[in-house]
Amino acid sequence: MRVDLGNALDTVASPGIPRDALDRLDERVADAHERIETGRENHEHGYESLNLPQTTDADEIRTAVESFADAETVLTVGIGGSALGAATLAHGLESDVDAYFLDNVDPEHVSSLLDSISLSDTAVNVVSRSGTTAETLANFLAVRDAMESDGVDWTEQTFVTTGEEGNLRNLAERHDLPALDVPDGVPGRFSVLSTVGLACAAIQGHDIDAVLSGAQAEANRLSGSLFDSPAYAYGTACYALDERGAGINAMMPYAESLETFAEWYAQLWAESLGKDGLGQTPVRALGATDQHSQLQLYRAGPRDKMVTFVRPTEREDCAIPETDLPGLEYLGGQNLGTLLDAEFEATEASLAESSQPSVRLEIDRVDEYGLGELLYCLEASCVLAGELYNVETFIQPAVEWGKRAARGLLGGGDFDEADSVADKSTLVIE
Ligand SMILES: O=P(O)(O)OC[C@H]1O[C@H](O)[C@H](O)[C@@H](O)[C@@H]1O
Repeated sequence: MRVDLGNALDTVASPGIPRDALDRLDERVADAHERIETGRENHEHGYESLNLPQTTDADEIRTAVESFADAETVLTVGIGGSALGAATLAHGLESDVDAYFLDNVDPEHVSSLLDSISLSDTAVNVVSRSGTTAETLANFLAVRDAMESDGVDWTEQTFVTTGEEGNLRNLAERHDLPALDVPDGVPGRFSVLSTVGLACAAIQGHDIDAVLSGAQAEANRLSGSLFDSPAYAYGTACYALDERGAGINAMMPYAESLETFAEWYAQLWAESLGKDGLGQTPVRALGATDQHSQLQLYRAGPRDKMVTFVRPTEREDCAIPETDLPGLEYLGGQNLGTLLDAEFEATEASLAESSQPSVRLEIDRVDEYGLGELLYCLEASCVLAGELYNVETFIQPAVEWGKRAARGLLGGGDFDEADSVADKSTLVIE
């Protein structure tokens, strides 16, 4: 894949990165790369994620799910890093097997989804690294109950993906459910290239070896210089722009199939880098749709943001029929893809013309290989950025705080955090 930083330079944009600042940062990239390589070699927590293209056993995943070969639907029950990677692949790639995700615990949504799918034809994958996440376990109990109500033997159609211990591991052992292990040292938001992200893809019939090959190709390009590594180039550019005031990063893929990828990216960027008063705020956008809702702000609003464009350079196309409708002749006979490309070029130029910074990431196609490249590239970018910010990339104490508070409120234990809920101030106007 390719990264183009041209529209992030200070010759185009404000904030923008001076070319010599990139050269200076390259020395820090060399140090960061050494740190990352040491972490990978020693299988340190988090850094181990960048070894997944080599360590993930695709055969093990295929074997674990082979009893679900006839499933017409795969339902993943998980949240955050235990859902978004699989969802990115499922929504990025076409399959005859439908994929659904239960992450939120909105009761109306859960009930309506469970009413709308044929549970007897559904493989259920319950995913939780910790095995204790309340939303996931509650949703699983709802799914199990719905299956029992429909006379479906849930134990025949459920498998779990989890860590060594926890409620989910106990459940798997008690009911002899097939279980895949979440690899050690891999936080949820970095786990798409493992059992966590790939089991659903395998059930959907996707070529998970190709996903890993694409990722490996990007791994091979990590080097001591940002000028040789798209991943490091992107991570450095985001850091450098943030330092100069672009505290918001709008992820704007130009492919409908990458809409969920932007959600995955938002978790990766926010949870990994949002620490010690630092980090960019990720925003999700979609080209060309959000040209018609957000672009006004991106071009003419405060100079506090950058846009990350992601573009596949090839895609299946769809012809726009010829027309004699007055004024529309220029569209007739073209392709929708040509129109989308023109929209992309115009938006990128529109930002540059008003000196708003953007970075372009390109893959050849939204296919297994291209997604593997893209996902790995952004994970490595994020790890590199974490080194430049000097934050603890692989922890998320602020999220854990909220989890404890919610659990305390529900009577799931004695947690001081729950007391803060009573201390909240209000100013209600009716
Ligand atoms: O996989 P689980 O342990 O269920 O965790 C699911 C999610 O929980 C929390 O919200 C964490 O901040 C996320 O990083 C994690 O992905």
